[in-house]
Amino acid sequence: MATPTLQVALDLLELDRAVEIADEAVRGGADWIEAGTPLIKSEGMQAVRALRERFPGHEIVADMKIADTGAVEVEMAAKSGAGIVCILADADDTVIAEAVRSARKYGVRIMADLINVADPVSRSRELAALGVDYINAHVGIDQQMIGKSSLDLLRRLAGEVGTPVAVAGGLDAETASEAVAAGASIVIVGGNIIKAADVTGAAQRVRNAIDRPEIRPREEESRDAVIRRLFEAVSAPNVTDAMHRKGAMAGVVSLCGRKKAVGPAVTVRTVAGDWAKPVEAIDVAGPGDVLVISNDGRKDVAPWGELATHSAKNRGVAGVVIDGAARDIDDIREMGFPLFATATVPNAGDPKGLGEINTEIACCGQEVRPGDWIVADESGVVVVPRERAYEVARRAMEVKKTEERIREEIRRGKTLSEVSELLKWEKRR
Ligand SMILES: O=C([C@H](O)CO)[C@H](O)[C@H](O)COP(=O)(O)O
Repeated sequence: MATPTLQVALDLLELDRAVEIADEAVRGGADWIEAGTPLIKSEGMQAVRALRERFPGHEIVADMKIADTGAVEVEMAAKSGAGIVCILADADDTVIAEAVRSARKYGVRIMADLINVADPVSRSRELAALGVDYINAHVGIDQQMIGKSSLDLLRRLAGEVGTPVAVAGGLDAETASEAVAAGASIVIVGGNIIKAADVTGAAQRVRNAIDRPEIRPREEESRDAVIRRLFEAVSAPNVTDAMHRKGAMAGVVSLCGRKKAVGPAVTVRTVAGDWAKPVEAIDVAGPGDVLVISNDGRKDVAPWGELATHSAKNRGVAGVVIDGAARDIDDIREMGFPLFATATVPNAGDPKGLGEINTEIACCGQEVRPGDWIVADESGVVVVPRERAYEVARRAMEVKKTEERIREEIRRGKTLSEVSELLKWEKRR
């Protein structure tokens, strides 16, 4: 079998950065360079021209995701220097046929992108009959965030399709090995190369994995375990960024320094500092849960203190968040327990049993339901609706990765404004 091709997907908005990153990826062993769809939308065909000029010895792929006017769009990309042009596999046959005719005329090849195709095997056969040169088993970035896998799609095509198959969608060095073993001729990697601080190193790791595939048995991980692992690896700001700046509680701060709390919420509503329900909730909570207590924001009376913390710690509770005050902060800090509150006060309420456990509550401006995920660190507390927890955790990890490359570019001397091209992207009115 011929050595599989490594294609780096430049899914960026800024052409200068894309060229710099492509340069580093090529040094790491990337063969083909893809002007990604976001880059083409941001910079137009100039992106393809610039890559053609900078990398005369490399194949340039234009990820146009063509949906209509197949001939014209292929012509544009071909005349700008692309050798391969990507079309949506779901486009009408008339579009595919026109794209293929145009490709033959201009001496380029067509790659059909299976993103969102209902029956990928039959469609791949039809595409082959229409003259498409490559099939791309692609799971898009938004689809990846809800757990769809490009390897699963690739495996469905194995042995069914005669056309060379590419694979794209969230691949890294480990999954690139599996992709080659599953029959991919072209391995397309975006985020896991272009977002790395060391792009060359990241490309090299994928290159090695492709050239010497090594399959390690993977341990099955439950969804909740993935959510916890990802939330523990990111920050509360990464999480709000992933939620379009939503979910942050207002006015609540960490009282125990750099302690982080991650876990599903056990909610408590109490009244006037009554500490019965908060303390009973410790027995309701399982290890790894976070107690979220609403005391209606009252700062004059505390429903939580050192003895409750001691008990919660024994039970393995991951942290406590209070819309209101806590006390015994010096002792709690010494215990190293993650406690977040809006105030401190020495005064406790009486245990009368007012309030409820595990009902929907309002806490520091956010609605919290039992089982919603809490991510709390020194920046504050974020609540993630339970049905979106997996997706938000995946997106938060992407936010973190994107920042790694930006941080590296600032370290090399660019300003943040330059890296993000702030002036260009100011909202026009
Ligand atoms: O085609 C892509 C996506 O639709 C954005 O345009 C990506 O290039 C492709 O998914 C590869 O990128 P990663 O999934 O980040 O590896």
